[in-house]
Amino acid sequence: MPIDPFTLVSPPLFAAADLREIEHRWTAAHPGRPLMAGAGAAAADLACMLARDTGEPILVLAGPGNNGGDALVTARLLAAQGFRVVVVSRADPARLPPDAARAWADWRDAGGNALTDVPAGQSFGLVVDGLYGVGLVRAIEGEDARWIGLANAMACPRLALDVPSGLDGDTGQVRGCAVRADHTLTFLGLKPGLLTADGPDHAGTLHLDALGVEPDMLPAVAGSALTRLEARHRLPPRPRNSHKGVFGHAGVVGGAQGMVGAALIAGRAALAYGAGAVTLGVLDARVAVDYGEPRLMFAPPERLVAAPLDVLALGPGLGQAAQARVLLETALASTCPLVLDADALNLLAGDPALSEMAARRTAPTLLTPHPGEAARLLACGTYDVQADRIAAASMLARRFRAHVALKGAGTVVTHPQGRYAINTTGGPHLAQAGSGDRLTGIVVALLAQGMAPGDALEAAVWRHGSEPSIPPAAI
Ligand SMILES: NC(=O)C1=CN([C@@H]2O[C@H](COP(=O)(O)OP(=O)(O)OC[C@H]3O[C@@H](n4cnc5c(N)ncnc54)[C@H](O)[C@@H]3O)[C@@H](O)[C@H]2O)[C@@H](O)CC1
Ligand SMILES: [K+]
Repeated sequence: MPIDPFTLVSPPLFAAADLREIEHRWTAAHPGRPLMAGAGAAAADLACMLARDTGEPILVLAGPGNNGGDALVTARLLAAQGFRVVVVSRADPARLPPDAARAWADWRDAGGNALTDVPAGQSFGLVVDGLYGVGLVRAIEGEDARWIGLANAMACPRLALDVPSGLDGDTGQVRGCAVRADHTLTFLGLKPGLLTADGPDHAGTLHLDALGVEPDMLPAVAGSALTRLEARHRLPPRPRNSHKGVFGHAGVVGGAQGMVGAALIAGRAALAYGAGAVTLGVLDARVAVDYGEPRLMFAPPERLVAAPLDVLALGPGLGQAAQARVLLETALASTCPLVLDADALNLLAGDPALSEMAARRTAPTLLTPHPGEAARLLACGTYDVQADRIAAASMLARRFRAHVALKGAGTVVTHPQGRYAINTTGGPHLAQAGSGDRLTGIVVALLAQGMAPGDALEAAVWRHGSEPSIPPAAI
């Protein structure tokens, strides 16, 4: 029975290799009970609900692997319920993997056939996409690309089986082109690629069917989806007998001339999320008060980076002048949790000595790069980062022994020990100047109040994404 995976707390994320392991364990424990039968049945149930009520046939695109097998089972069950079904496949039945070959034989025995091209001029009530699943190994091209283009242009809903064809389930990268599904029914468990990079734009509404696989058959995995906050992401209730010192003193350094707002945004967010006190070290010495948030204190940045604080953040509007580099060097020597963002990351990227200092820190370090900053830190291109966001963020976590939030669609939070989470809140409304500064402020607030660094970063990313969005005004 498919469920909404976002109702689960921290559901695990399975890469293609993990899914093969699950299949292997299942087959050993339940010989002769292919998971494909359950997958096709679940897909047919969902397809019944999604198909437009117009009497138009359902188009089923079936590929050369087991994703195509799922599609053929779906087609047979839909036809048995009285739906008109048009199967389109160029797969050679003699070369199908065993379960898919059985699905093909059953479809043929039930009187089904397959067209070798999408019929021109025909409209459909639903497209079932079973071209490629987690077995995608290269870019989609040729006839497959043409079919995907046709499917994407159809007016009816599209239901993708397991993952939208063309989307890499491990990374969320579109390889060549991909089906833009309205719904994706994914099997066994969530895949990381459904949640990050191009995944959310292509998967539509996600449905998950575990196909009855027992939880003890699932391998331990490093990744999980940050669907909801867990107890570890929440601060304990505030004792009534408390004072501002209990909730920490945070320092935020940045705000060079022309970019003062970045530091103010971070500081304001830190107060809003409950830091006991926040002092800004603004590089533009003309600014010594925030009339919109007069609770913010101001201190010379050189003094603030060396002050005894509960948490220090460096970066919002920092700039890359010589003064900023010196401030970063002093900050890296601090013994409190340190959040580095924006130009602090750019300075780090261009300076091997500072990078080495960062990696040797004994106090926690948290990095919040966007893909461009991550690319500079890794000395690669933004495209390379986006091609495998989990790998890039994991490499940064290892290299800097840091907790890292790689921002973007499906922010990836990685930890030095190898664990990672993909955030599921937020949206494109966050793609605006000042958004990252606010995230820095939220992280700072949670750290100031004593939350463990990895949990604070995850909680901040989730909370930032959950804030009410004010959509940009339509022009
Ligand atoms: N692992 C399991 O236990 C289960 C798997 N199931 C289905 O099986 C799928 C995985 O099946 P497969 O491993 O057979 O993989 P796929 O069906 O995703 O595709 C593999 C086939 O496509 C070819 N191929 C890959 N990329 C191509 C490209 N760009 N252009 C042309 N050909 C390409 C491969 O050479 C291979 O023949 C899952 O996504 C899911 O739909 C389900 O039946 C449920 C259970
Ligand atoms: K698919």
